[in-house]
Amino acid sequence: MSDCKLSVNINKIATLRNARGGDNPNVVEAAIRIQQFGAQGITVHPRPDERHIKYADVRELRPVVNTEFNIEGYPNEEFIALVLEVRPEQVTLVPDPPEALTSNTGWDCVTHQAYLQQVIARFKAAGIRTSIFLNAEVVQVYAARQTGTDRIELYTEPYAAHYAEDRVAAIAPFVAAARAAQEVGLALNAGHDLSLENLAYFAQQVPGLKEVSIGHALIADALYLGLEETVRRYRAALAVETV
Ligand SMILES: CC(=O)[C@@H](O)[C@H](O)COP(=O)(O)O
Ligand SMILES: NCC(=O)COP(=O)(O)O
Repeated sequence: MSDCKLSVNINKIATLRNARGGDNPNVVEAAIRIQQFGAQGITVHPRPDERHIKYADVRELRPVVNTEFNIEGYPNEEFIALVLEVRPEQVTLVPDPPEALTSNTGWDCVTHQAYLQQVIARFKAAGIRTSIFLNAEVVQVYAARQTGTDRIELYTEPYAAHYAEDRVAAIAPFVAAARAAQEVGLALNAGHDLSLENLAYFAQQVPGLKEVSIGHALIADALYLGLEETVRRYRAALAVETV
């Protein structure tokens, strides 16, 4: 049975709140309820323009996230200072340029190895678990190992995009990357565009999956199903026998 944890990304709750400039819906209340409904973590991705999660939200969320707090983002000095102040259980480094609409690729850990090594060392010295957002490429898994990171998070958009047409082909690079991660002792997360349609197969096929972070599809599903039923269904999708 997969023991993969569900971390709910609440960026889109903040997107809705920001549409009117007030505090409805309240992201702290949402995080409390999402955890009560069974989520095993809360993920946020503060972006430099604070288009959804604001730096102040991250500070306010810390005391109420009693599962696992995962902060994702590009590690500029402002982001690094925020993470070191808030001290989440996990920080996930993402190579987004500031103007990116959403995350659209993983790190090139060969080119950026020295930079990642020194950033990761700062977080690990503070006792914060690190993860690196990575394309499902075996060569990148081996390079990620050299950075000193604890985990990698596989960028699952290509899997999600090709799931409907050929899920066997879509999952193959993820299985290969997961096996490489096991071989070199890296723990494995995954995320981006995972959904109720494609999640169970991913959890079933990918060995050693520790955590998925899911936001966009999950919050969209909650519009129809409600947050409680939605979290229940995502947890159920993860409760599959692994191959
Ligand atoms: C790293 C990752 O895949 C997610 O954090 C994703 O980028 C969500 O960010 P947005 O909600 O800004 O699209
Ligand atoms: N790390 C991925 C994440 O947090 C959520 O991505 P998405 O489900 O919003 O695409």
